[in-house]
Formats: sequence, C-alpha cells, structure tokens
Amino acid sequence: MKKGGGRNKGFSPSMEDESSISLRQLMVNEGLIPTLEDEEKRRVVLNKLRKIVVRWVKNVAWQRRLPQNQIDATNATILPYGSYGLGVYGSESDIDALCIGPFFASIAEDFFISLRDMLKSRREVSEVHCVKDAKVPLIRFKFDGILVDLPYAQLRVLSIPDNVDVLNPFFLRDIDETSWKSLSGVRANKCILQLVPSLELFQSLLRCVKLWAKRRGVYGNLNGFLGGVHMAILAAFVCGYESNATLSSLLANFFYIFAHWQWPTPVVLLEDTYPATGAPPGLMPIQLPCGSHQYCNSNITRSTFYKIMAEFLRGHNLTKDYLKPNFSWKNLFELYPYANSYTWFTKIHLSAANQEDLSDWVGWVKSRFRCLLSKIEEVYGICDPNPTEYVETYTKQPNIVFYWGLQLRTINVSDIESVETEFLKNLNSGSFQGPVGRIQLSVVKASQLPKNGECASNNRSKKVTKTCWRIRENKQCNNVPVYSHHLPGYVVGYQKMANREADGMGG
Ligand SMILES: Nc1ncnc2c1ncn2[C@@H]1O[C@H](COP(=O)(O)OP(=O)(O)OP(=O)(O)O)[C@@H](O)[C@H]1O
Ligand SMILES: [Mg+2]
Ligand SMILES: [Mg+2]
Repeated sequence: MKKGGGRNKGFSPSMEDESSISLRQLMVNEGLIPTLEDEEKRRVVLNKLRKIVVRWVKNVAWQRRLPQNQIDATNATILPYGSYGLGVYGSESDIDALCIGPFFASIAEDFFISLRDMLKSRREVSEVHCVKDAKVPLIRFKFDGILVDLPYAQLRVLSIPDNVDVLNPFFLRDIDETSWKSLSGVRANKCILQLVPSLELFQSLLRCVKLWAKRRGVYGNLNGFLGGVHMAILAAFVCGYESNATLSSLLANFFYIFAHWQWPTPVVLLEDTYPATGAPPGLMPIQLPCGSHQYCNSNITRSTFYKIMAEFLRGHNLTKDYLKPNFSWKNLFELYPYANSYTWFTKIHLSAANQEDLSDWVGWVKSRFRCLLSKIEEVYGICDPNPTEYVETYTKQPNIVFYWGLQLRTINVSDIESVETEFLKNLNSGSFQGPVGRIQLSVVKASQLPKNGECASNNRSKKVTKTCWRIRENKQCNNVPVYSHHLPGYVVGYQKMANREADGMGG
C-alpha cells in the first residue's frame, strides 16, 4: 500500500475541520449512521445464527455416528463480513455471514439440505433460497426481516473456534476450492481492516462514497457498476495514500485519484510477494487484498466504465475546492437526472404470477443483466443501466420495471426485438429452476418515464385514490410519498428518507 504523497497536505487544519464537520452532518442527515436499535437487531440475528449452526453441526455429527466426545467437542461458527463486517452497513444492506463448519459437514448434503431445513423451520426465517451455482454458493434468506447471505466453508478440523483466524495456515490446509473462495470475503475484510491507518476515517469515507455511488447510479455489481467490495478497496487505497488526513481531504482525494487513474492499471492494496502471471482482468481491475492475485469479479462494460469515469470526474470537479468558503457537499450527492440525460430508454418489464415467483424470476434475470447490457450495447451503443427498480401499480400482475438510458438521439425502435430474442435464448440456456416469468423489452421516450415528483409530504390530499407507479420499496427504509407534477395530489412513488438510494445489488 502506498503511503504519503497525498496532494492535499499543508491545508489549514481548522478550515479542513469545518468542511469535515459539514460532511459528517450530511452523513447524519442522510441517515448513514445506523441507530442503536438497528445495530442491536443485527447483533441478535448473528447470535441466533451462531446458535443454530452449533446445533446443526452437533446434529450432523450425531447422524454420522461420531463418538460422543467428538460430538461434544465439535463446533461451527459464523463470521460476518461484507459491509457489516467492515462496520459500514446501511439500513438497506444485507448481512453477509460466512458459516464455517468441520471436516465431516459437507456443503452438498449437510449445508444445503439439513441446515436449510433447520432454517426453514424457524419462525424468524422467510424466503429461503439456495444459490448453488454461484462462484460463492450460499443460502439467502430473511431473518427477522433482514436479508442474510450465508456461504459455507469447510475446514479440515473437528472444531472451529468461535473467532477462528482465517489467515492462519493451520486452518487453511487442504481446503477445497469452494471453501477457499467463500473464505476470501472474510480474509479480504480482515486485510483491509489491518491496512487502514484509521478505522473511523476509513468507515466514514466508505459510507460517503457508497452514498455518492448510489445517488449517481454507479453502485451495484449486477448492473455493471461498482459493488460494495470494490468501493471498500478503493476507499482503503485512498486512506493509505494520505497521512494526516481528514474526512473531507480523503473524499476529495478519492475523486482526484480515481478521476486520474490510468485504467486498466489495477488498484492493489497489498503487493503480492510473488509476481503475477497474465494481465489483470476487466476494464477496472481491483485486486482483493487476500493474496494469490485474486481480483474482484466485475461486470463493468464499455458503457458502465464510461459512466463511472464521468462520475469520478464530476466528483473531482465538485470537490476540488472543498476548502473554499461557502463550499457545500450537497451537489456531490444529487440524484442522477436520468430523464434529462437521455432521450430514449430501454424499458425492461418483468412480471410473474405472484410476488414469490417474481422475486425468484427477477433475481435470475438480474444475474444475467451483463449479457443484456452487452446486447443493447451492440445494437444501440452506450447504455446506462439505471439500477432503480420501479413497480407499475396499474398492471395487474406483480411486476418490476427498469429503465436503462440510451445515448443515441435517433434510434430504430424495432431493433429491441432482436435484443429480446437473443436475451431470451440466454435466459433459457441457464439453470433457473423456478417458474419462468415474463420479460418484455421496449424502447420508450424520456417523457414516458415515471415522473419523480417533488417531495411534498405535508400537502397530501385526501383525494389520493390511484397510485400510477412506485419505486420498489426496500428492506428497512422509511418512505415518504412523492407527488406527481402532472396529477397534483396523486402519489406516484415513495422517496426513501433514511437512505434514498437506488437498490444496488451486489454478488
Ligand atoms: N464481485 C465480487 N468480487 C469479489 N468478492 C465479492 C464480489 N461481490 C461480493 N463479494 C464478497 O461478498 C461480500 C459481500 O458483498 P455485498 O454485495 O453484500 O457487498 P457489501 O460490501 O456487503 O455491500 P452492501 O452494503 O451493499 O451489502 C463482499 O464484501 C465481498 O467479500
Ligand atoms: Mg452486503
Ligand atoms: Mg451480500
């Protein structure tokens, strides 16, 4: 990790403090700091999960007819990672928790069958899905309403200590490839936390850059943008780049550094001791700081690369004068104005017979979004895959709608048919096992987009009868109604107050 050499050294600390104070106030106003109740709720979920996996593993040991002393001695544990593990989760974040089990508890039978059944039998647990064919296979479910991603790693020992050190070679010997991949998130988090000079500054910077990325529509690995892990490594990189940093200098430096970065030079937090073989993958390679030249998986395409770079540059232009009097951080976090930026949009309308089928179907289609994006790029050139999910409430069937901006001013609307045909082939060629829903692609004009009216929660008319559309409500966020410009008094959506971000999804 490079140290020192930041361009913002030498600024007056008192001035800098002022701009950091206003940035911290903005974080509070935006609800970026979790409440004590929220923290407690997540702690309770993790403690309950720990108890469940211990009971599970003792059950499995008993079924395998292990001697009683081994049944008594065996143990499994849960290690949080992802944004929760870094201490930067938002109200919409999931809990990423790695389940680590002993040598006799297999992923295929014991984890995906008996642990899944145990989870299903709990009244706190709902929407259990086994995602077996992902790079990191996992069980995804809601526990007390909070989304949990639970992958599994199997170590060649009888008992996993509760706070097992995943960097200790003793525990890593002879492990299978899937377990190795599943461990990489926990290992990466541990390395990041060891590398950053100030944990508090790193966490605050990461919260700020995630808010920025969500507001500007560049957050979410599935839509071809930056996921939580990418943002965490970029933020950690900036923290190590500047000594005597303040929060505002770090945020300004974040944009300075990445607006000028010579991609595809990889961002590397921790140099490996042995040389890399082959070129780093993708347009924006970001190395995981857990050894052996592993990179973050990335779905970045030509289009999303272009958009991310444009936003880095905008961020730099808006923050370079952060020490000037009357500087405000507000513009940096403005919602991206899709309707003013593009003339045409690809409308992706997904529907299914009921909400549960819809959620499976949308999950599957989203996992293939990269392919859809490439096909749209082939036909229409640059495309901006806005991650915001809308719901058409005038359509009977449960549905989710996306609007992706197209950069061309004049287009052949009917070309979308070939994109739909090709994408359907791709969807049908995969391993989706749920009931297949519907997907309709069309091209619409900016004027046909759902209108994001101004926030007017205090003039709600009693005559509100019909909701035209709404932004899909997210997990645990407070919503206030948004009113239409054209139909005064009609609620057209809900703006999230605590965390008004687009629904970015990671891997
Ligand atoms: N594309 C990826 N490449 C490598 N590891 C990934 C990738 N996506 C997710 N992971 C691993 O899974 C963890 C959790 O991912 P997730 O998408 O939940 O992001 P997050 O950092 O927790 O942000 P959020 O607050 O949005 O949940 C990451 O910290 C990382 O370790
Ligand atoms: Mg997460
Ligand atoms: Mg996750």
